[in-house]
Amino acid sequence: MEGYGSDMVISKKQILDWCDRFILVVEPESQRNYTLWPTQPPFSYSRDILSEYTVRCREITNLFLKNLAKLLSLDKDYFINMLDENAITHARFNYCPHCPKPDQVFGLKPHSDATAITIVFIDDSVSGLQLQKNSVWYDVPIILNALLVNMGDVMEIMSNGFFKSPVHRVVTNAEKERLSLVMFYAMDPEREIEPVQELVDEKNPRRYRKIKTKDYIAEIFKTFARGTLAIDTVKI
Ligand SMILES: O=C(O)CCC(=O)C(=O)O
Ligand SMILES: [Fe+2]
Repeated sequence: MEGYGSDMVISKKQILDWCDRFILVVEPESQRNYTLWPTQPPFSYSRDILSEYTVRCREITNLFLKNLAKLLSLDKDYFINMLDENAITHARFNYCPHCPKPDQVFGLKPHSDATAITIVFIDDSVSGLQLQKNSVWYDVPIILNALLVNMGDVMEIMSNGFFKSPVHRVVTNAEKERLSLVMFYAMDPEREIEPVQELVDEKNPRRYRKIKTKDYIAEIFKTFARGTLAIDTVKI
């Protein structure tokens, strides 16, 4: 799914998120649809900037994937190889206008990402992103020029629960609008997500069932709209 949009509607009862999105496939390069890439100001040189940003973020992702594999005593390229040449990276621009009723609607409902890794370039003037830990919500601080690297459900499943994919949300703001740019690193849609064999034994039984990436992504859209978590649908 690419282009401009907003929250997906699956029921009339749903409270829609207060957020517009613009989504582009940035990797693999062969799957870019340049007709959707803006050409007008303020995006007049957006192609070059977004292309360079994609290359730089890929370096960060690979660095993380390498070190996460090492932490699990796997071959250092284990996760890098999982995100092969058919792995899909989406760039998503989130725009939350200022909201007259911030206590009644989210910028983004609570969710965890269906990705292996997510890199968020957070608005440097408005907070709003919050992480949940032990049922308490914590503000993610604004750190100038910092990127937030988040682990997604794929990493939780493949590590058989060793890593956790944090539940997070974005709250709205009565006075200010907010922008973020999010890079979503997912696997080849045809590839299966499942706990790494080496991490499963009698002491650590398999905690998640196998699911195809494209089916998991379909699941995340459904559960997101319902306000539930996709990862709960694959827990054993
Ligand atoms: O806007 C943010 O800070 C986070 C966005 C996010 O969680 C998402 O797009 O999945
Ligand atoms: Fe997210």
